[in-house]
Amino acid sequence: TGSTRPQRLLRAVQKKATQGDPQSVIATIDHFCRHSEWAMNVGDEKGSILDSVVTELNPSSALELGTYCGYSTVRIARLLPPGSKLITLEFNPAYAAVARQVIAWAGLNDKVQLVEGPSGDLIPQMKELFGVQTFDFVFLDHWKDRYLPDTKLLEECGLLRKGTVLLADNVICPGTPEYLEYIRNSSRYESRYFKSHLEYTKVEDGLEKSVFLG
Ligand SMILES: O=C(NC/C=C/[C@H]1OC[C@H](O)[C@@H]1O)c1cc([N+](=O)[O-])cc(O)c1O
Ligand SMILES: [Mg+2]
Repeated sequence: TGSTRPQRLLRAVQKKATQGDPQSVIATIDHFCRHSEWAMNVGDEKGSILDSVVTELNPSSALELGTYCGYSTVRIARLLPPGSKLITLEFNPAYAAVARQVIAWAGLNDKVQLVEGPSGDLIPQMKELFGVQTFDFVFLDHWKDRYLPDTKLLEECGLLRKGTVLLADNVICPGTPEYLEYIRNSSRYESRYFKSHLEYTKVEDGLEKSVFLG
């Protein structure tokens, strides 16, 4: 039994990226995905949009749904101010194991808490388990049919506040039609679509940025 793609991605990071240097971890993963093996990281083009949203918001508490190999975890955490925290949820133990090592290589362990398990079970436990009041920022990048139920769960659990920003990956490809329908028609959100491309390809994709109005 050989290695998996996430394991090969991790090996590239440990071989080529500088420890403690998030930018070199990001560049190494992007190079690996462009020149060796495509992988479902948000990528450099959509990643720049993610960076600008995070930088503008400067969140103290952030949530990521769908860690995968930790690429967007590193992108977000490297921009967070001291004392802030990014909680990232990953269902797949093999992905989580790789992501922990990518995050550690980037030197971002003090800003990131990776939690393994189904988002639908973990979201209602955020307050009691992690002392979270509300999130300033949420990045949705997990199973596309979980975006809508998990958004409704975040509302019901009182984890969103007036001004919380939700940023959703893949709203065109693979697509999240039910989520887009809900969020764009809800009077409780102000949404904007950022047109881009599916990571490392010329296929159209984009990010939907939605501000919760309370
Ligand atoms: O399924 C995608 N993401 C959800 C990942 C789902 C799996 O990883 C996290 C979760 O535990 C599950 O095992 C995805 C798929 C494509 N794609 O082109 O197929 C592109 C992307 O950016 C994506 O986030
Ligand atoms: Mg994605």
